Amino acid sequence: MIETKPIDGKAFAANLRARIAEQVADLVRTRGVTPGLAVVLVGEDPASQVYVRNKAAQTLEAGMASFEHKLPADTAEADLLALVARLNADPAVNGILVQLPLPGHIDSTKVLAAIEPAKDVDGFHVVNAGRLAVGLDALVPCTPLGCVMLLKHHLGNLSGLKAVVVGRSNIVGKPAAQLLLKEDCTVTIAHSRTRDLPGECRQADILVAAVGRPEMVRGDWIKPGATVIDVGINRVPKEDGKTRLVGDVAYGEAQGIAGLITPVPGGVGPMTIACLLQNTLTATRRQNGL
Ligand SMILES: Nc1nc2c(c(=O)[nH]1)N[C@@H](CN(C=O)c1ccc(C(=O)N[C@@H](CCC(=O)O)C(=O)O)cc1)CN2
Repeated sequence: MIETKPIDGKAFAANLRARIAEQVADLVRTRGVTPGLAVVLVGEDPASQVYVRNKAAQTLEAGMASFEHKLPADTAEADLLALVARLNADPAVNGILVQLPLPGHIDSTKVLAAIEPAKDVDGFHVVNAGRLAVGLDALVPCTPLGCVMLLKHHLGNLSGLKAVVVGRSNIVGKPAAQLLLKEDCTVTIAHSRTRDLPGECRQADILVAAVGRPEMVRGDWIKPGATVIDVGINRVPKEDGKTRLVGDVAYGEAQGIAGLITPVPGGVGPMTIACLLQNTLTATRRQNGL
């Protein structure tokens, strides 16, 4: 029987934030530059409100300036685009993030395309996606960046490993695959139309689940000893009427099969905000020619 070890993303993220705070302090002391992050929230989605609050708090804790813009749910697309244009032009703002999802009447593709690529700390702009795809320096989406940091920390060299990414979103699946390819993994992107999805997953030394479907990946889809990165954050109802968080992987079934696995909560999730701070620091340095 394999002993399955949990990957503690919460502890890793706390350590990363502490290292970022030291680098921010150094930037302030030696260059007089304080990184600034603007976060824009449209509407009152409860989970988004929590994420935005945590982003602002952790930005300040890292010694950066935080600019929060909370707009009503009925904000016109043109007004959001005008705010993005103001933030693009503001020298105190080094990073801009528009919290997703946006209300249905706003075209998120248009909004993300309006963000200055050098300030696109989410890494969602086509310029950054394209730069990542052709192997140039890019601002990289935070969640997949966090996944690959955890993998490198626990496995060391990823070269030659077979990675299967389940999910093809622009936010997680596609950039995760690009980052794993950059580490010389042999990468498969699988999705809802993949024939024999369990069979594809069973080939993986590294299995990244990013489908947004509670516990879709079953224990018998996992190759014995594989490393499983669970990106899913799904709220499912409990019997008492409250909800609990589960990932895209049936965590209990993975015990005794996976070698390493990220739990939900406490795995990949906390890495998202830590990597946002990392990207804000990177963007600030580049904007100052450092
Ligand atoms: N513009 C963006 N929007 C969204 C992103 C993003 O990267 N950029 N990602 C997600 C939400 N997200 C950050 O925005 C995020 C999700 C989860 C966590 C996290 O720490 N999760 C905890 C559990 C927290 C809980 O109880 O809900 C964990 O997994 O341990 C942080 C940030 C969608 N939108």
